[in-house]
Formats: sequence, structure tokens, C-alpha cells
Amino acid sequence: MIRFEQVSKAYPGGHHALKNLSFNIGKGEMIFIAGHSGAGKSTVLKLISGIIKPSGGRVWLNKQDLGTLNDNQLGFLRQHIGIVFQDHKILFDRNVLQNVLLPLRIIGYNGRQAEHRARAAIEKVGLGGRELADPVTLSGGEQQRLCIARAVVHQPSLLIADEPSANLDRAYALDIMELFKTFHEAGTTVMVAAHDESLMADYGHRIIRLQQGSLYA
Ligand SMILES: Nc1ncnc2c1ncn2[C@@H]1O[C@H](COP(=O)(O)OP(=O)(O)OP(=O)(O)O)[C@@H](O)[C@H]1O
Repeated sequence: MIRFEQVSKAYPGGHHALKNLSFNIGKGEMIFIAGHSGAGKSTVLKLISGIIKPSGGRVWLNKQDLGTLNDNQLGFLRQHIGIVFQDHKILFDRNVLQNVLLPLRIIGYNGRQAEHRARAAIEKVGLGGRELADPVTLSGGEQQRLCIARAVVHQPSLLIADEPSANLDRAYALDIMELFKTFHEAGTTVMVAAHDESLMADYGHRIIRLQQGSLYA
């Protein structure tokens, strides 16, 4: 489903965040990306979601070379991706339900059916009953669940999460990992980046380890 072919990424200023990175991820896989802060995890996820482009090499998603797609084509492809961003991107002037409805509205999905889907996603992440809550009243773990509901509400085939359990107590962090496992078990390809490898240990899934933009064993 995803193929990195000798991918490098240099940011403006010349910092080489990724160096000749190659790997494959199969459809339906659950995979972790591990590495210390600055290793290049977010850069990998941003390349896959087409938010940034590689400086060298190719990134393939569903047999399409992302470097050859225009903005419209990338937008269409993104409709099949759910992203849990590191910085949440929760809209605090809207309630939980309105936050989760947003991705559906963007793809032109409105009305009762959209609300039904949003409520189902909220229920699925364990926030049932909090639909009308102001996000500021949610705990850190609950806010993360809100982000996950928003990422899955359009039923993406690929779910990407960047440090979804950062700043959470270990028990909450493991709960969040369990939640990703349920989406994987339902057939979604799931990629989770985190610096804490101990959170990944129990799952037995492949781990892509990054160090200074390169793979290490
Ligand atoms: N927009 C940018 N401009 C310049 N340098 C950047 C930019 N984004 C990331 N970098 C640099 O690229 C390297 C990799 O960053 P990246 O965010 O991919 O790492 P990470 O493993 O996700 O780290 P963290 O866990 O702290 O988010 C870092 O040295 C970072 O400072």
C-alpha cells in the first residue's frame, strides 16, 4: 500500500531529515514508527499524507507516485486517509460533535447521515454522551480520543497517528494503542509513530526504527 523508494527530505535551511529511506507497508498492516525526537517520524507521516514532498526518491501510496499528483489528486487521495496530528488541531470554539463532523463537511457529506456517522465515531472511541461537550472540558486522553474520532469518521483505509499518546499516563497511552488495534482488526491499515517503544512491545507488529533520518535495526 505504501512504498518508500530511496526517499530523502531536506528542509529549507538544508537540514536532511530523511536520507535514502526505503521500506514497504502492506495493505491491512499495523506498523509502528519509532525513534527519538528529531529522528524523522513526523516527516515520514507528512510525506505519506502528501503534506510535504520528498527532495529525492519516490513515495508511493496505493500504486500512485505522490510526487506526480496535483493538489486536486492529492486532495482526493487524502479522503482515504485519517490523520491524528501531533498538535491535535482541535477547534475549541466548537463542541465535540461539531469537531467530528468537520471532515465529513469538507468532503461534502451533510445532514442526518453525517451526524449519525459522527455520533458512531464518538461512541467508538469511548466518548459517547460527550457529544455536546466543549473540548476544553475534556482530559488530555479524552481530547486524544476526540482526535481519533475525527480521523476515522470518514472511514479511511489508512489511519496515521503522530505521537498519539504523548503526554498521557502510561495506562491511558496503552488504552489509546488498544483503540488503534481495534481499527486495525476492522481492516484499516494503521501507522503509529511514537518515541516510546515500550508502548509497542506487546503488539508484535513490525517496527520501523529511525535514527537521524535513516533506518536502524
Ligand atoms: N519545517 C521544517 N523546517 C526545518 N526543519 C524541520 C522542519 N520539520 C522538521 N524539521 C527537522 O527535521 C528533523 C526531523 O523532524 P521530525 O519532526 O520528522 O522528527 P520526529 O522524529 O517526528 O520528532 P518529534 O518526535 O520531536 O516530532 C528534525 O531535526 C527537525 O528539526
